[in-house]
Amino acid sequence: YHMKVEAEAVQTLLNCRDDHNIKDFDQFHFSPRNVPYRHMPCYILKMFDELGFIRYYRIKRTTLARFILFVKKGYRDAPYHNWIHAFSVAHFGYLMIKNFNLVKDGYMTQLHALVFLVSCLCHDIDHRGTNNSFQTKCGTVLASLYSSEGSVMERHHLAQSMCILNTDGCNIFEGLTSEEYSEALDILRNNILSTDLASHFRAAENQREMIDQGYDKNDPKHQKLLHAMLMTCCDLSDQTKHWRITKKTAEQIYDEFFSQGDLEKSMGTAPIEMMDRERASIPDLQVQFITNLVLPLFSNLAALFPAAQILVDVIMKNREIWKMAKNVFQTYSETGVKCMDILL
Ligand SMILES: Cc1nc2ccc(C(=O)N[C@]34C[C@H]5C[C@H](C[C@H](C5)C3)C4)cc2n2c(-c3ccccc3Cl)nnc12
Ligand SMILES: [Mg+2]
Ligand SMILES: [Zn+2]
Repeated sequence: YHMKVEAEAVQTLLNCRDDHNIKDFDQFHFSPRNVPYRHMPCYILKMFDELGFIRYYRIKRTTLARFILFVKKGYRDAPYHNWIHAFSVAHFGYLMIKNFNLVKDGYMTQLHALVFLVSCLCHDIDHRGTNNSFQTKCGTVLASLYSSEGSVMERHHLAQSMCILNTDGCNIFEGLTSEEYSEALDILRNNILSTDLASHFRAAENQREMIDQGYDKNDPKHQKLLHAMLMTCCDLSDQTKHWRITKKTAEQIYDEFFSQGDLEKSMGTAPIEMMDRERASIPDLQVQFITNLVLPLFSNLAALFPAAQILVDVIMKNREIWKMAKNVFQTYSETGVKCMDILL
């Protein structure tokens, strides 16, 4: 099916100015989820502009506007894996490029940074609110296409992104030379595939070693590991925000997980505990997730970029609140009240 984006929507986006003078937009404590939904495409345009990508790669503004609207349209209305998630992931990518001076300090070329921002925006396109193991278990169409290589959903997000780039008037990379173009697609592929958490677990050890050895800006292996690490940081960036955001994100994620669990039960298969609303304890699961994944990841980031230490501090504080919530949940769950509303 062919998604249509009305010409007037493109025009409206082009006419938008950032007169929605949101302050602290370029600070780590800023929460992109507080940007009004209807202003999000405009802020994406602003980020591309501010990072100099439009000038540097002679991107036509109409092409970028149409591309942004096609990507937005490519997201479904899932509880968590929707356009707002894509916007918040892209915003964190923008924050890192800007606040860690990734290009100025030689961690990335301008091209890598452009593709990094595009990867963030596109990394979950057409997500259905179910994960890779669900695709394989239920033999979905996507599984038949990609399960032999693994990272089923991520390969689909990549394919959808390529499809949009190949749509008339949407190819924001058309101004690149042919070698820049093939490098861009190669980085887009690695970046989107690296958002599969299962592959992050495998790479995490190498990322730690890379940082202990000292990051080598000219080592292609180091560059690839860094891109993968930064992509996962963006994907999990809600964990670096105020507790209200972290709590709301957990509600949305477990809304998706539990719906998948219900679906698996109705199909006669038993869901894993994290997806079973009868068995899952969200505070316990979140303390584990933060301890085993989020904290090691952002500690690695802070080892490379000391400015990220404030993010580690916020993550630790949020974990303390989940630990307190564990006790609150325990007391209430005896009385049968088992919902997130108890949490402050
Ligand atoms: C707050 C929070 N909690 C999360 C708790 C759990 C998992 C999760 O997929 N766990 C795993 C645990 C093992 C090894 C692999 C494959 C499967 C088996 C399932 C991962 C993700 C969570 N997550 C994400 C997120 C990031 C990337 C993709 C999808 C999502 Cl949902 N973003 N934020 C959160
Ligand atoms: Mg994903
Ligand atoms: Zn994501």
